[in-house]
Amino acid sequence: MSATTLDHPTADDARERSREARRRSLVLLRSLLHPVRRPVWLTVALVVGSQVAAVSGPALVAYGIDHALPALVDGNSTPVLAVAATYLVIAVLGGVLVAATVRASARVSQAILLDLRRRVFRHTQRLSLEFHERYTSGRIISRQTSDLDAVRELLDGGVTTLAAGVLSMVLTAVSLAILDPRSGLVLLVAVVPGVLLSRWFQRRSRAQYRRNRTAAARVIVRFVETMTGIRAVQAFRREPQVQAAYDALSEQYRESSAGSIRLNGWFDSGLVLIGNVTVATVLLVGGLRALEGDLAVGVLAAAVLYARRFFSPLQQMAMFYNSFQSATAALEKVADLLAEEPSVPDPEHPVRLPHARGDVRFDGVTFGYGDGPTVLHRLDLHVPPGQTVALVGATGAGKSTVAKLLTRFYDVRTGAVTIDGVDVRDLDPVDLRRAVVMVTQEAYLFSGSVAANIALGRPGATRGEVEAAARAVGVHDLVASLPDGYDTEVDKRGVRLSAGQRQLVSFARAFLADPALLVLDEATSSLDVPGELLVQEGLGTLLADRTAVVIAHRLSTVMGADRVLVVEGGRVVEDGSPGDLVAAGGRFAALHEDWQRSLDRA
Ligand SMILES: Nc1ncnc2c1ncn2[C@@H]1O[C@H](COP(=O)(O)OP(=O)(O)OP(=O)(O)O)[C@@H](O)[C@H]1O
Repeated sequence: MSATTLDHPTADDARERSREARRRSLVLLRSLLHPVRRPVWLTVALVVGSQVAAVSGPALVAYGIDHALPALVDGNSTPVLAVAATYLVIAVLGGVLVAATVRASARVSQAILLDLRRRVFRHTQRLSLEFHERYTSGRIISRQTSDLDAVRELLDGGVTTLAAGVLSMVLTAVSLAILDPRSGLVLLVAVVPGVLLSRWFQRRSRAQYRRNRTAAARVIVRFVETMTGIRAVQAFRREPQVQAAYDALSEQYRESSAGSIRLNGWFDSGLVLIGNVTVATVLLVGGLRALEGDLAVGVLAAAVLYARRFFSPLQQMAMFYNSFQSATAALEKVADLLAEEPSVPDPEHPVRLPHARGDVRFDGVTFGYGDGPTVLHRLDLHVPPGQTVALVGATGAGKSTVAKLLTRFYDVRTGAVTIDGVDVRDLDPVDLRRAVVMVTQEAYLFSGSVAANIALGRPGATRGEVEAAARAVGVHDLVASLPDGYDTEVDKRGVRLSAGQRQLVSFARAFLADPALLVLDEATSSLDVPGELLVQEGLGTLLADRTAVVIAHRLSTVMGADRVLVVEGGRVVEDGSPGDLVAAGGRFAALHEDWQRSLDRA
């Protein structure tokens, strides 16, 4: 995919969609908060407690100056000691409450993140193949990494900082208004430019952050795409172009990040200015009144302290406002992913089929990918149990599509695919997976031992069963010759098996699974002759005694099949035993002749 398919609303209904996205992310947030609601309330209580403790400091100072100090001058030291002791206790209590807040909020945030991370994985894994072919791996990686990171950043202190900041401002303003309403009035006036500046920053920051995130996502997507397609990049010597494109995207990202740093700089300077002017005004107005004996000095000192306190959280809040922005955007994207429904839904009333025989039918099947053109046109097909059918035909004819419908990676548009008379859409998913096994061309091996890879076919299989399966398809000697035999690791750090060897391991896996219907996409890669023979023999064992549909790429496989279907433009144009079709002199006969000739030449 190209970077232009990033999640941008571009249509007219963008506003409606963003409202919907916000609603979805709120629902998600609620469902994430629900299990941790008690620690959340505890955190709220702790934040309130610590802010009340903090705001009582200046009031104590006022009392100390105006009442305790005069008393001390008069020889009574008790009030001074009492004020000092109270100040100390409140300061210690405030510190303890802050520490407890950090602990409680960390517990909440970690629990939420764990929940979210698991949900994203579980859900992405559950989504149908259709989704995975549409949603690029780069985007999924972004959801699972940078988006979850953005949410983490906010949860790890961001939320409490925002809440504590708002609370601190409210409590400070209220305390000042109670202590000295006129100074409170000065603060109220100062709030106006503060609000204007914040609104300006909010608007600019939102747009800026969106640019930042898009730029960051483009860099990640380009990186993942390049590395995923590194073979093609190197084979076609595309490195300079790819590097140039990546450099340009990185430069855009740098520029956009610099933009947000500049914006923050303006905002911070503006805030400091407003804060200082406010303190100066409170001091000036209060000082004049104090001179006239209209205001106690202690109250003036407290008013100045409150005025200083008032604007100080704004700076930090602005910093977290940015992560708040990115976290809400990230949460919307994650919620969007979690709202994706599998296009191949599990049946509501699953039909059990524990012992399938492998009787397969396509009844008037019409199919196309998504809203795309029709790929299969009213296909009717009956494969009786035990038959081996070879699908042949030109590239793009629809052979893999037939295979994907059999395994129910996709659902038909009209008609039905049935196994033993049961529509695959109604079949219990567990029974379907047991009854139908697909062996793909690439023969994917997971990191782990050879034995574990074969045992995937039947979880819980004993080592003896794994070995028996390996022997059956003729891969035992090969596995036994590996450094650690069946325990040899086959991931990137372990032994690298060749394509043919991987194919054989995947045959053993399928043999162990022992499905009623085997769907096999035969590897196109040509193997050396001994390897070829081994694979042919393995294949023979694997196909025996079960229904098999093979997308055949080798003449030997086709000629060994019970029946050949020639697919062309999504239709079966020839159907018969290989011998009959050769004799009939149609398309298959021509194909057979070409094949034979290329083999003779080899
Ligand atoms: N995921 C997909 N999304 C959209 N169209 C697809 C998708 N996969 C295949 N098609 C289209 O469906 C048609 C049939 O493709 P299919 O893969 O079934 O052909 P095939 O006969 O298996 O070809 P090959 O031998 O090259 O594997 C082609 O026109 C192809 O472009």
